[in-house]
Amino acid sequence: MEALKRFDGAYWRDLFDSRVGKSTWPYGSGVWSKKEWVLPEIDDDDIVSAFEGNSNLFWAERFGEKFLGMNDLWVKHCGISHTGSFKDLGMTVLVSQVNRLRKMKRPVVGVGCASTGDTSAALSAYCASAGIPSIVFLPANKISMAQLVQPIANGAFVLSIDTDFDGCMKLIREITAELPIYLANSLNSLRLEGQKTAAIEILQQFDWQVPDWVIVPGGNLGNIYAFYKGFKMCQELGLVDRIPRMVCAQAANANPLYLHYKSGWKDFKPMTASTTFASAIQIGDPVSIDRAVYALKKCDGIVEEATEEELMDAMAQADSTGMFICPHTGVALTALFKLRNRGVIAPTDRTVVVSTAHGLKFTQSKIDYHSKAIPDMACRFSNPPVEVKADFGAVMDVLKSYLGSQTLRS
Ligand SMILES: Cc1ncc(COP(=O)(O)O)c(C=O)c1O
Ligand SMILES: N[C@@H](CCOP(=O)(O)O)C(=O)O
Repeated sequence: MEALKRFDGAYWRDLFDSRVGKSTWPYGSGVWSKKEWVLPEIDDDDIVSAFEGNSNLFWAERFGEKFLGMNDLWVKHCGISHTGSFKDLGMTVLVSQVNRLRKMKRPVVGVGCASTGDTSAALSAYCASAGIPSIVFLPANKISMAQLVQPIANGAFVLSIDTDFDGCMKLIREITAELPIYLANSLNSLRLEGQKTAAIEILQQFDWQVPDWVIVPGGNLGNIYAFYKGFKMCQELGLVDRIPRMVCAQAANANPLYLHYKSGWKDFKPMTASTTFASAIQIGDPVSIDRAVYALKKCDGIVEEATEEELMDAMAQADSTGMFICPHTGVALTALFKLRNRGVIAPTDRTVVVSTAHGLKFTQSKIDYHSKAIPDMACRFSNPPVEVKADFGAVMDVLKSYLGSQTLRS
């Protein structure tokens, strides 16, 4: 920070703005366009990048108006990315550093992670791109098909282990302590250095205006800290004069941080997380708990939770306004609903919901919802297809009935 402080906020704003939309290596990446703040000493030739970042900050105009009475609601689509989640932002940094270490003949034989599906996808893609072996520990039958096929297709060594994510995490920590395998989970601060650029990007996309609220779904809890760090650096280096309040949103079935918050931050208790449609955050013993608590205390943050029905309804509502979000983003939107209903977030507050993965990774949950195949869930916003005979009259009948109901609605 001392070195960075030799330049003022205007210098950094101008520098970062000058790199947007350019393809000059490596600055075409949203992460590496902030290289001086991320990993300054790395040689550009060692960087492994897919020009990640620069993700869409989407004005959720219709969703905000229709469901929340809000006029300044935004969704930061971090999942519209190379491997379909925000993990690309951190993985480009970590794999670049490993690439550098290997060129320096350091004994790194491969890179490994435990994963609920997104870290493994990002790790395997970036390693494959650099020709580095990757090893992924996945909890058997607990991640989506799309996520499972990603490391398989990218040539990772995939271990499907009969445990949950926390079990995989414990194993990979033990294994990497014994073997020359570099640990790629967010315990490693290189990951967070990349992920923090999403926060800087939000400020940049608002022309360096600070939103009032930023809502982030939390599991292993590296990302909430990374966002805090990105915002805090911008404040300390004079790019902005304050930081937003942050909300960390958890699934009620995997809510150790929420319970800790509710207890007034008194003694944290890890838990065994239950199955949730937000499967990538089915985590009961988050590795970055201390960092997350620190970040939330510093920004006057809040922790919320979402039941399965709440998160699935929120996802369907968002999709009905033109998005195609993942269940984790449904968790974040549920937090927003709750805070709006309680009057904590005001209708005109500028609010950003961080969407963490692409909805196409989680189509089975959407299929289950829209076909009302989920036990004990009303699936209030389901929109099942209408089955109709290949017959002109039959098609006309269903269309007339549909169009009639639309006219009545408008
Ligand atoms: C799609 C998705 N959303 C949210 C999260 C939570 O991020 P973090 O583990 O950094 O809290 C994860 C991973 O844990 C994820 O894969
Ligand atoms: N959701 C994550 C869980 C691991 O998180 P990490 O950020 O510590 O790697 C995943 O996709 O694996």
